[in-house]
Amino acid sequence: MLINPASTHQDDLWLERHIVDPSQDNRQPIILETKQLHVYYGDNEAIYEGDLKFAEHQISALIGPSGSGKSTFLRSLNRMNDGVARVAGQILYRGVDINRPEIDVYEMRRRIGMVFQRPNPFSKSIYDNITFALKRRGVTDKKTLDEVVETSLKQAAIWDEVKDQLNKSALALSGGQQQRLCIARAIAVKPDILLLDEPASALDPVSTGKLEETLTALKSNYTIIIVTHNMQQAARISDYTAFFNMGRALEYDKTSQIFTSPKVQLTNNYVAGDFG
Ligand SMILES: Nc1ncnc2c1ncn2[C@@H]1O[C@H](COP(=O)(O)OP(=O)(O)OP(=O)(O)O)[C@@H](O)[C@H]1O
Repeated sequence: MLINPASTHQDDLWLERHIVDPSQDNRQPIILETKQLHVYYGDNEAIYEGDLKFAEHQISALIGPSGSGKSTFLRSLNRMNDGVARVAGQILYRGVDINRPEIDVYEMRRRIGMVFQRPNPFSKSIYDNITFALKRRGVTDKKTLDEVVETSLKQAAIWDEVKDQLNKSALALSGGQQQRLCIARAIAVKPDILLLDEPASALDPVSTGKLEETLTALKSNYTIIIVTHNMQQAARISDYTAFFNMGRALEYDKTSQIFTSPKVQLTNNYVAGDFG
């Protein structure tokens, strides 16, 4: 039998769910949607009620206790779990199921990029980190590459710190700079959506602040979905928040609503710090 540490032994708590459609609230079109999503690691069903819709140019935070399925959900959104987990149901990016056999996974990941928990720059120069994917796609024109480097680093709010040392190894940057470089690398290929899995968890408060400013500024060009353990961070930067518990998205609403008057009791318990 499953024991839910979050429950207060009231069975009806298990049934409560409140999921909004953000396109109704803000009139932005839906860019990504999960339908009847189930994700399995072998026999372990890590996600079994995870249907959410994400509107364009919004930041959505995924919160919930450890093991609730946030990373699994996020990683499914650009097939980072291929070969690790089995996915059933649909993940619709602009209406197209990304798990269809004919999908070019490389191209899909160009449009739905991911930034990981720990900064993972290549052991190359700052310049080469940004241009790596473009060069692989056959872009060789130096002027074009220079422009992409400058634009991406500016958008990721790290240009001023590195513009005079683009040939320096990316590994010589601080952790916070490396993470913003990884964001620059992700946006250099012009994605639509950025997925971030606890991108600030390895950063100090100053770097975290800079990263949050960067994400907030990026919202005008990108749709952002971020897993975070830090509820203040979710409250500061996101427009919508989804609360996950034991493989289910239990509540999804405007962030202001989730943190002031959630409709689901377990969400309330979690944001009040009663468990997690
Ligand atoms: N690679 C894997 N292989 C097998 N099981 C996994 C794997 N990754 C996650 N799981 C399981 O899937 C469930 C959800 O884990 P997941 O990492 O998605 O949760 P989470 O909410 O992101 O947790 P955390 O906040 O601790 O990162 C857990 O039961 C976990 O043990």
